Amino acid sequence: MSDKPRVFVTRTIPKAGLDRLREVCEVEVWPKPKPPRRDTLLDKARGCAGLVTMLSDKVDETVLTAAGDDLKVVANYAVGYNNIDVAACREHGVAVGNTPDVLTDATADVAVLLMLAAARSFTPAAASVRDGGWKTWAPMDHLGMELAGKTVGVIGLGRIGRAFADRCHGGWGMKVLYTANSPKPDADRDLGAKHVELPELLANSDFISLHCPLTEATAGLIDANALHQMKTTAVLVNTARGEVIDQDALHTALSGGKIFAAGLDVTTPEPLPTDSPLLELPNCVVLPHIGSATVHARSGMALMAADNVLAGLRGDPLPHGV
Ligand SMILES: NC(=O)c1ccc[n+]([C@@H]2O[C@H](COP(=O)([O-])OP(=O)(O)OC[C@H]3O[C@@H](n4cnc5c(N)ncnc54)[C@H](O)[C@@H]3O)[C@@H](O)[C@H]2O)c1
Ligand SMILES: O=C(O)[C@H](O)CO
Repeated sequence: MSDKPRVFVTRTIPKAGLDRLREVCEVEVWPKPKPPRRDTLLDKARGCAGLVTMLSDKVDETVLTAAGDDLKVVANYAVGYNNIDVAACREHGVAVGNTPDVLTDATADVAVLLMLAAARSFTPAAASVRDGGWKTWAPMDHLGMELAGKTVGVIGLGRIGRAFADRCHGGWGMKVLYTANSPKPDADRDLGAKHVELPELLANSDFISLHCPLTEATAGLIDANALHQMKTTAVLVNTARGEVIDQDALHTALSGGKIFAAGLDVTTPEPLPTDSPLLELPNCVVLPHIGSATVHARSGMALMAADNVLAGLRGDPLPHGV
């Protein structure tokens, strides 16, 4: 048996990251398209020095206990780390890493994609071409919302929120309102952005995009009350985490015309069941969590996760630690 440290990677990730790990570690990669089941994860974690986990893997006290004392580092293959009990990791002396920055542009692009798709009724319009619903150029069909000069509200003006705001301001001259844990003077200076309280953002934004992490404070942040405060012409975009929105309340708002449309890259659960009532709505665009799904971003994430593991095994501070 090899005396190299063992690392379990819970899905196939780009080769560059795996190659980097294999120089130093004995690496086992879960080969299937679906995540390992919970009992499999517990089994595979046993005796590992490092884990590379996905957002679909819950890393908690049970996993840490199953892994045992050899475990030094958990490298999440994502920037969001709400799937990891960081406090429990700290108690076990396990370092936690994530993959910031490299996926910022890719994810901000998907937020723009969803904003446009939802605003311009992309889903029913494109479907009508395929299903024969398109009979002639129609003066009153598929009327949407324009972006130029409108107000966009960014909930969570961090790395991705800022990149999204840059696109909105630079591309369409949109006015930017935002909420964040603290004001961002550079955004105020460069974009004329305004730090506001949530009710002001909800009431005054034509487009609202979610870029906050999933935490106790943000779970269910966009509930019936928040949706009620939005303009009836508002377009809501979520590339953060599904749990930030109360999906039943969103369905009620979309089907009752309380807001104009929504574009979701993230849902609860994932995958969204194909019989979800949200998928019956013409004014709801849903993507399968593809924010970071570019070759560049995913390769960079793989290298960052590998670097996090290798640093953790050496006992060094992680280059991308949380
Ligand atoms: N759809 C995807 O594929 C995809 C890809 C990458 C990231 N994400 C999600 O996007 C999130 C943001 O990523 P990031 O790199 O920009 O993170 P970040 O830490 O740079 O930014 C998050 C921002 O949210 C703010 N925030 C925290 N709590 C808040 C609250 N209660 N109200 C308002 N703002 C709050 C923080 O102050 C921070 O500015 C991740 O946590 C992840 O969940 C999704
Ligand atoms: O948090 C993240 O990084 C995304 O959800 C997946 O890339």
